[in-house]
Amino acid sequence: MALSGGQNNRGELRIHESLDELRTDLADYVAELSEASVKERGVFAIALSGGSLIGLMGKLCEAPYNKTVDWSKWYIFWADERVVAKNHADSNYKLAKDGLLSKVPIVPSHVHSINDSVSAEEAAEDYEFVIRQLVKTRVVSVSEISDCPKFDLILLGLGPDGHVASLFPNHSALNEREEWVTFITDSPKPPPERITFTMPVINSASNVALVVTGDSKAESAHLAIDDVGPDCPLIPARMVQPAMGKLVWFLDKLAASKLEESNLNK
Ligand SMILES: O=C1O[C@H](COP(=O)(O)O)[C@@H](O)[C@H](O)[C@H]1O
Repeated sequence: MALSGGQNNRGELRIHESLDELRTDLADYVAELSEASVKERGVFAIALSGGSLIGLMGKLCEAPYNKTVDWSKWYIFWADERVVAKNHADSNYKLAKDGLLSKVPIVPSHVHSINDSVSAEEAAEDYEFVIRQLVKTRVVSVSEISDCPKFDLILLGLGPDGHVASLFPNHSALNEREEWVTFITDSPKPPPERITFTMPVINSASNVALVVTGDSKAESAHLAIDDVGPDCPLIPARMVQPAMGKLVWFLDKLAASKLEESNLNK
């Protein structure tokens, strides 16, 4: 149950009194989208991020979700990944495997992680190739208005600098319009080598959720959500605007603490 928030032109805001409430709401949201997608398409193509998100998804491994979700229909992708070995502490795959995927009956062949034995550039190319094959077989839908894949759900975190996936402020990757997956070798946040979905892919999804907690994210949440003027920096999170899809923000009180009053009490 959201404490407050509502719909503005930046999507639906769900602001939670406690992390526990946020975790429950997030689990309900993912479970509902999974059910709807399996009913409509027979599968659920979900892209994860790393960072704090995975811990906040933990309730999905508990009752009732662990029994009610049709895990066999899930296809897992990563919106961004660090180019490190899969058993490295920085790996987003390892984070998700340890915190979520190993605790529910996901089909191993449905887990699409990156090739960790090649360069960042090759890993991005490989990953895009894999997604292209799955678009051909309609495991992943295709957008009606771009040639991009249309994931059923992309889950994103928000960095204190406003980054989403591995799209960082003022980085050229942010303006990539041709590729579905791109790479960077100079991430301002370690580790430096990463692959990431591009903004057109994020904005082609059926559903995008931004999960934001803690006071270190309050300023970037404000810049991403509020009606700030043209003089404010355009941070990557503000560029998340699904063309045909639905954007939902999951915030705790601390992350929402700098939002304009008009966004708090709807
Ligand atoms: O480096 C990354 O950071 C962001 C944000 O992480 P958080 O711990 O501040 O929530 C994350 O969404 C991204 O996937 C990750 O690679």
